[in-house]
Amino acid sequence: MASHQLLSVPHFCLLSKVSSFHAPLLSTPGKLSLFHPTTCSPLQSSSTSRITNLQAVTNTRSEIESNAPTETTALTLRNICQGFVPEHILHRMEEIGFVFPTDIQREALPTLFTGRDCILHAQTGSGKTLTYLLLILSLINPQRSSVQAVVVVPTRELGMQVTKVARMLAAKSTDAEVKGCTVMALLDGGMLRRHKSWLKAEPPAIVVATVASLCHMLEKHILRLDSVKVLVVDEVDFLFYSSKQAGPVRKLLTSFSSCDKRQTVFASASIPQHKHFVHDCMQQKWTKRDVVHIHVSAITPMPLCLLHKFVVCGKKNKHQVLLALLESDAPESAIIFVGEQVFENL
Ligand SMILES: Nc1ncnc2c1ncn2[C@@H]1O[C@H](COP(=O)(O)OP(=O)(O)OP(=O)(O)O)[C@@H](O)[C@H]1O
Repeated sequence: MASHQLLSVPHFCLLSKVSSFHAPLLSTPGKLSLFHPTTCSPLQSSSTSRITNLQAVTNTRSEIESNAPTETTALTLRNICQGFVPEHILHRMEEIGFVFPTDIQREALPTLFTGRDCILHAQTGSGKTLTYLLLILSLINPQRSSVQAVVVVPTRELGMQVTKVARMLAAKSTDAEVKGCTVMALLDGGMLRRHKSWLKAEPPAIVVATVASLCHMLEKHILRLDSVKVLVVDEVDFLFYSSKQAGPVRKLLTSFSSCDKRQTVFASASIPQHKHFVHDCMQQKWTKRDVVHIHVSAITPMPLCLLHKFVVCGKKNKHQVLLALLESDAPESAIIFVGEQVFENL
């Protein structure tokens, strides 16, 4: 069904990460993050949140219109992160404009700072990336010359976005005493030879990697997991459903499970059969037994100001239909999600 649908995104959507199962378009679904067109802040909606582990179940409900301060959300990101994340990073975070936590940040960060493994399950654009980056930055020792955190992503594009945010937050402080931490983008299609030398000469504190490139470095023993304190698997649903990537990711998780003092974090907008997934993670020892599933779900999954349309068409004429749609909607800008990174002349 999805392969015959076209989605038009005429007004409010800007692309954040092209990687998951949310917007059915052309042959492969894509993913949208929603931003207000002028403020560029993510569009939020009311949400329910649930934090679950198999030992204890806690239900909380938050009804928050946006992440602007209200009586219930006066808590700032600084309040949550103080004592865990270094001051210069908190300062940078605020300079960038990350002042008030989103729902997932408010729910997940206190648990993450206790060292527990977590499954971050919240809609796209909800702020999962910043959540796990703040955890990573709370654990990194910039004085140590070793890889201390690895973020696994399914696509190069997502890897570039995560790297960009990590570098913005982790950059060298203006205070000469405070060393920044380095972030390597180890992504498919990158310059592996250069990365090999870099990894050998001066290992970066954080590596953001696609599965194939990471496995290559691990197999060649250029990168080792022993020094890694936290492993994040972003878009875990996508990785586990990808025939090429699922096997290597499982292998990676199994190797990481033998590392001492590890913390593992999964992030995704959708985790089908999440109870089964949590159970599997514990069974396979990919996570510790007290892993927490933190689910923040939007009551209104899509802001009302967005208009979704779809057109059913055959495989052969999808390009013509797409062109006709673009002509009829005449959007100022548009994003087209495609299945493969092969450029064709429309
Ligand atoms: N606390 C915050 N305050 C303001 N903006 C935020 C905050 N947290 C995240 N953002 C912004 O919201 C946008 C979406 O955040 P992010 O990419 O982290 O979402 P995500 O949940 O990781 O999405 P995805 O499911 O696509 O991975 C980004 O532009 C990010 O800079």
